[in-house]
Amino acid sequence: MTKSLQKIEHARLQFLEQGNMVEGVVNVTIAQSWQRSLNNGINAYAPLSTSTLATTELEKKRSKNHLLLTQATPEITTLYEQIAHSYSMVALTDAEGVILHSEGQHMLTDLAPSAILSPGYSWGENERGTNAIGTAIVEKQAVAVQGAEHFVEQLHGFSCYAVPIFGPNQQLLGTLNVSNAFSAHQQHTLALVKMAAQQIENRIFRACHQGPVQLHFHTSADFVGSAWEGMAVFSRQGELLAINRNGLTLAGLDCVPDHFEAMFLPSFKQVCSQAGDSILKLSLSNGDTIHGTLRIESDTSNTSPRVTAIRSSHAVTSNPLLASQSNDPRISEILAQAKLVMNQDIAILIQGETGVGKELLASAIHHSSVRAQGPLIAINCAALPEGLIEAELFGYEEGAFTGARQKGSQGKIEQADGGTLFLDEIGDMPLLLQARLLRVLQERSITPLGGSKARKLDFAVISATNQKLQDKVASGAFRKDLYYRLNGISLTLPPLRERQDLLGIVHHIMEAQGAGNLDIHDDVIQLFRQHPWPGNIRQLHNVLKTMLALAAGNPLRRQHLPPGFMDELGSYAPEQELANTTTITAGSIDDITNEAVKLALQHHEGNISAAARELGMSRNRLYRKLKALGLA
Ligand SMILES: Nc1ncnc2c1ncn2[C@@H]1O[C@H](COP(=O)(O)OP(=O)(O)OP(=O)(O)O)[C@@H](O)[C@H]1O
Repeated sequence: MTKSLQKIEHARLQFLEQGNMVEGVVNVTIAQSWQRSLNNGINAYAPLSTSTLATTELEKKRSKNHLLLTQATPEITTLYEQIAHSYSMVALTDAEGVILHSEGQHMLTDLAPSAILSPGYSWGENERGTNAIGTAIVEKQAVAVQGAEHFVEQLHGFSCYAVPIFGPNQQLLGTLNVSNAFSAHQQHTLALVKMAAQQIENRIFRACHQGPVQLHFHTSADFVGSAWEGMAVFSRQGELLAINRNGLTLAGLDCVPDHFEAMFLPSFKQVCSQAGDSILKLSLSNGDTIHGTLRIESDTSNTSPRVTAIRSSHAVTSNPLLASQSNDPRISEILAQAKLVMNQDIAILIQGETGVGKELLASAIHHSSVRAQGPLIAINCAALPEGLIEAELFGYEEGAFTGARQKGSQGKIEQADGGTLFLDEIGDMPLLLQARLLRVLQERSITPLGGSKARKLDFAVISATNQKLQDKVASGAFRKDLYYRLNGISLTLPPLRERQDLLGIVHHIMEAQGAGNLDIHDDVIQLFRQHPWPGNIRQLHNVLKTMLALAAGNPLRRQHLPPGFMDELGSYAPEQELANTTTITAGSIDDITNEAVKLALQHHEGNISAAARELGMSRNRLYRKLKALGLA
């Protein structure tokens, strides 16, 4: 034991046994925390409890903190690579000190029970005494707690470093923590954790605050663009929409001003005229100089859509599908792939059963791509009015038809210029039109009906289907060349019964229905987990909506489930079989769906609309299903 460690150990014993603090051995933060721990009645010698939150509670917390989790995950991976040695772990906690996500905890299990290092364990100072996470939360600042500085003796083998993470409105969101074996601690760890926490804060700020005028600044020109820069977002009139914590400190502000001119001396108009990538000098009202870059997005409100290089990550994080990315590994993988290809001019084909969220994924991809400012034009290839399909898709020139709209009309494909063309239910695209569509996709230009001149277009293509396109290609119902053109990458969304983030989805839907705080009884969740969900998330939406109406503001219980739900469950979803979803084969899923269709029809005495509603299918799709079953 080094001399200073012995001193700390001695000071701690003296504090615990005699109640006096030896001066100059531990810093004020630790000394005050020891006092609080004592006042809170923490037993310094008893082993820590190993109980963690129940899985459902942890899932609830993770969904509640989805913005923090999504923005922190890449930084945690980088941080872990930076500090990786045999005895370290990284943990992200919420504002109460509960671990939401951790990496590397298995490295420390010879020092402590694995439960206390795992997601769901709470490190609140009032429960565990002085520790980096809990104390950083109380102090709202970075804290290092090494060896015997921990109040509880069991933790003396650790050195821990925690940094609080604040949200876009300066509210505490959680902490980022690194724990090492005390024998392996390194000088620079706290600096690395601070840097990663800052990067997370910046990501969250950017995700929440998109604005037409963005200022990045620092007192030193070298730090503009670094993790430590100030960021401020203004309206086109110069009103301050948001500013990050660094920005407030760098500009020497105690409170958030409401206008650019309350922060800086030059007029807003003057500074806007110099916007661009070069570094500007701005004078603060106290005479100090600030260096910064000002970017202004083009005003798209009255002009035709354009392609912009500014990423709208707000759409990513506020989108329920993307929000659930870290709770289901298959979804995370799909999103990671989508992010890699979305700005590369690669056509994306989204596959999956009805109601799994294909359209939502397409919209999320568009809104987080460089074309986010451009239009997202969706074409439902199964519902195009026959006879008008060509005109609808490709447009027509003035005089192309007699009657109708004499002036000509822009087709849907042309409307997607500068944005994304989303071809929904592409499997239903009539064969005759497939060749024409292929030409447009190859040439990225269009000649409207009755026109002679081709117009150049620039758009991304996403298509979606719940049919097996390859089978359609094999049977000649879908062109092979078009299939390959659309399938730059194929993303297959899993059905709801196979998703591990069911609870997170339930939570999002409840929130969207304004019932985020309402409890759901565990046996309902249990039944949800066992249900085959032939209509997937759309069906879950409908079931929850019905339950909310029946429960009239009370917690959701089994008796609020719609009758069809139990029928489906009872007839083909025995608990044992469905508990292990991996045993469901593609064939049996079809059987399940067919059974569900028959039951729903019986239940509603042949009323197609009511059956479709219960199944969470469109009427069109139900008709098709009935046809396939020989029932229509
Ligand atoms: N992760 C999610 N969280 C909450 N709601 C979701 C999620 N994913 C999808 N939804 C909702 O489920 C419903 C069905 O989604 P969507 O229309 O995207 O499915 P789809 O796969 O395109 O269906 P179809 O093949 O029938 O057109 C929508 O109301 C959508 O908002």
